[in-house]
Amino acid sequence: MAAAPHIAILPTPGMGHLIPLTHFAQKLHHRHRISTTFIIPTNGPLSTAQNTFLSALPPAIDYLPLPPISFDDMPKDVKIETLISLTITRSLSSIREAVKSLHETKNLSAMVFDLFATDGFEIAREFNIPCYIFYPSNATVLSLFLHLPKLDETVSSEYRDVKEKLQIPGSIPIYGRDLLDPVQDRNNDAYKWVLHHAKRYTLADGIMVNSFKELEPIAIEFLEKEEEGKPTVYPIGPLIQMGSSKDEELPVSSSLNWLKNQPISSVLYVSFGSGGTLSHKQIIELALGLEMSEQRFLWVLRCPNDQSSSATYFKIKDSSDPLAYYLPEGFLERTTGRGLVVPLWAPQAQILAHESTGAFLTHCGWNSILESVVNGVPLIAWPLYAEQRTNAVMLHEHVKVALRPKVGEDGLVGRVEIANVVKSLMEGEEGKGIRNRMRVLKDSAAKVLGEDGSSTRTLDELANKWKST
Ligand SMILES: O=c1ccn([C@@H]2O[C@H](COP(=O)(O)OP(=O)(O)O[C@H]3O[C@H](CO)[C@@H](O)[C@H](O)[C@H]3O)[C@@H](O)[C@H]2O)c(=O)[nH]1
Repeated sequence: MAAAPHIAILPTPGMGHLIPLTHFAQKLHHRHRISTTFIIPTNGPLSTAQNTFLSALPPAIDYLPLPPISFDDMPKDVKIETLISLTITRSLSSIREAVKSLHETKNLSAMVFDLFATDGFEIAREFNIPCYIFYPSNATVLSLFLHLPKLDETVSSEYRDVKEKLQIPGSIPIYGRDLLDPVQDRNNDAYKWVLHHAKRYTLADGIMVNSFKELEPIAIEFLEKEEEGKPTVYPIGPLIQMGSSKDEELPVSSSLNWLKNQPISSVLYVSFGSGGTLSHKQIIELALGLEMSEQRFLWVLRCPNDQSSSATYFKIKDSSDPLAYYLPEGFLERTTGRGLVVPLWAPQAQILAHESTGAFLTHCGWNSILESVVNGVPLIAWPLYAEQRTNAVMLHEHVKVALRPKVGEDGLVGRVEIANVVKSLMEGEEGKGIRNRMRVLKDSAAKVLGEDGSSTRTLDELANKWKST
């Protein structure tokens, strides 16, 4: 009997990329008995969140942390896309060793690469293993990404200085200033890295994208059209976090305990993903805005980071308790019973699935958006970095499932604006329309994930290809 197929996945260390890749691996195993080894490049020991998450995976999904590489030579203001890309290039020899030994023992049917891990392609090619990219963001941003080499040739200024909206095939019309963060400064290394990867996307045998047609009809239609030089795109979303048997053991379940005593759809969940942080002034405005809104809230709070909102993306190990230091005086006492602030991390997938959760104030990370869509939870869009501004424009102006608070002249979202937007979503007419549109999307998501749904069929097609190699 032929051995069960095995694939290798090369993620980059941040949770926002690791989490959807593990859902992908779980689904492949669940439906097709395809097993997986994650080869994980690192820049230090795995964080508690990474360890907890990875050790909860079933035995068919193995993981192999590689020897850490160093970033000691990096300047303080280095951008995350540069670090992610360097994690791969600096680990190439250990990646090669791992692939070689896995291929000898398991005969790899395919290798799946993180969106910024294309420098590993040559290793897969050396062993004749097909290369796929897992694109953890959406089809609109993937279209922008695929178009970047052309944009780079045709636009000479910074994209943010172009007066008109850019018309990019497959994308919504978009101002340059709303494109992803690393393309905002063409002289920065992060831009060079993103362009480098975008050019290499044509080398892949296929790209899986975590989205579905009903959410992004124009982008998916464009990506599915066959065109020379465009790899086959497989829309397999929404792939989202599934609860694990170990979830209950997590020390953060206090938030779920609190949630179960709140009225149905009454709580605004506030979280900025696995690494997003706010400035201290912004934390104060947000706290006072939540208080003024008089709504219930559950807020995952991190220490302020006034340098860069992406700086904690790699590590969320911060051990100090932010509550005591950074909230306005008396805030916790005044909001007792109506609000709960939890430090650092909360079981988001379960919170969004909980009947007491009525809305989500989010940084617009794509996993967070999909988790909201699957549960029909309406949004307040508060983008911070990466491609989150593009996502916010799409959700607010096109899909119309999010409100978006305005940033004031001082660069802060003020307390009154926050209170108004929160009230409007939780209680107002505008909120009702948004809630209804989210419900429609929730139903579409359930359909594409059903036995005969488009995402299920696309995943089957891919798996059957790998089973036959
Ligand atoms: O307290 C927390 C915070 C986060 N999460 C989970 O962590 C993931 C966070 O993912 P996401 O919402 O996508 O945010 P980031 O971690 O910021 O993701 C990075 O990767 C995404 C996918 O490419 C991009 O869309 C984002 O912009 C980029 O910052 C989600 O599954 C959350 O459920 C928790 O479980 N608990």
